[in-house]
Amino acid sequence: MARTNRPTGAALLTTAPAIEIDDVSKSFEGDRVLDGVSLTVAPGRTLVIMGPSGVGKTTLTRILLGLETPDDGSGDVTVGGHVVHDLPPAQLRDLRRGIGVLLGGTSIYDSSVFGSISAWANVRYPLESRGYDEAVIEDRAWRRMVEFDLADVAHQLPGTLSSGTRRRLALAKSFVDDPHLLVLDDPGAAMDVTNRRTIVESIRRARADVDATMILTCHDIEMARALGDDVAVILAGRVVAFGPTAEILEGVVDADTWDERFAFRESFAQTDDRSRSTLDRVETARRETSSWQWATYLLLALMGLATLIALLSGVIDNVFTFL
Ligand SMILES: Nc1ncnc2c1ncn2[C@@H]1O[C@H](COP(=O)(O)OP(=O)(O)OP(=O)(O)O)[C@@H](O)[C@H]1O
Repeated sequence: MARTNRPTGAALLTTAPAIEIDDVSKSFEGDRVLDGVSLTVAPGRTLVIMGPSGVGKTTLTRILLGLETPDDGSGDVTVGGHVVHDLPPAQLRDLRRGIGVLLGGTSIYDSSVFGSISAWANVRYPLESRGYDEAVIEDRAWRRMVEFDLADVAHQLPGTLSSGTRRRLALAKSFVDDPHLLVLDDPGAAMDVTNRRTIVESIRRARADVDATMILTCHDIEMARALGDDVAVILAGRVVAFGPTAEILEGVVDADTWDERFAFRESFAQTDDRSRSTLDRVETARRETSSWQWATYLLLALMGLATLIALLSGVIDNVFTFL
């Protein structure tokens, strides 16, 4: 959808941008949290970043937003051709205007949830602060209120809402200015299954009418499948799997199958590149073994079927002979 009637600030993002994260490392007080992370997202696609708590997912999203800088001498993060940490402050602000953000369960920048004003006033706020016409504010803000199921609580203060509804309020604000990049950090955090499903549905609805690239972190396999075009798995600060969602999450349905598929990679992720190529060989062998197993099962099933048909035709012949 084309951006219209934007009254303030230069729009650095005028369409869904490509994202390139190239060999990015980040350390805090000598501890390396991200270790040579490289990922790419094509314009308009959704990348879901998964991994257990503390592996650096939030840190990566904060680098993407220019809230943290990569370590000296490590790589770059590029959004729509702009190297984020090289942008002067005014341009970084312009870039952020085109980004819808949910960090740590609430939005930041000019779209954070304010406790002292109603849900409706909260959703209107980013548009008001940017000086849009009243008709545009009403139209866009109400559309997001409906998409995120907030119409019934429009006049309530955020503090009186359930945590699931507050999360949807924060998300509605992230989407309200039709962003070209969405960075949503763990939108399902601390939510039960029902709330997570409602959140997924709302994001899907809102996502359908923005021309945006989306990066989303989560722990939830169902959410990743529902929203992700691609999935990256981070363990110990390294990307250990990256590709189309169906391929990366093939056969993963719960914590056990997750562990079976990815947990063994953690020890490799903590070691060197030689081990990582071993890791890839192990994974390829695992897949090939799995294909051979299926081929063997199919052959046995066909042989069983052929034997059954032979037996049955023998029985039928005997019946005809008897008659
Ligand atoms: N500003 C900071 N100063 C020091 N350590 C930090 C800082 N920010 C993050 N860390 C550390 O970096 C590590 C990765 O944190 P991060 O929040 O990126 O993980 P995560 O994968 O997003 O976890 P979760 O899934 O629980 O949100 C943690 O050990 C955290 O304590």
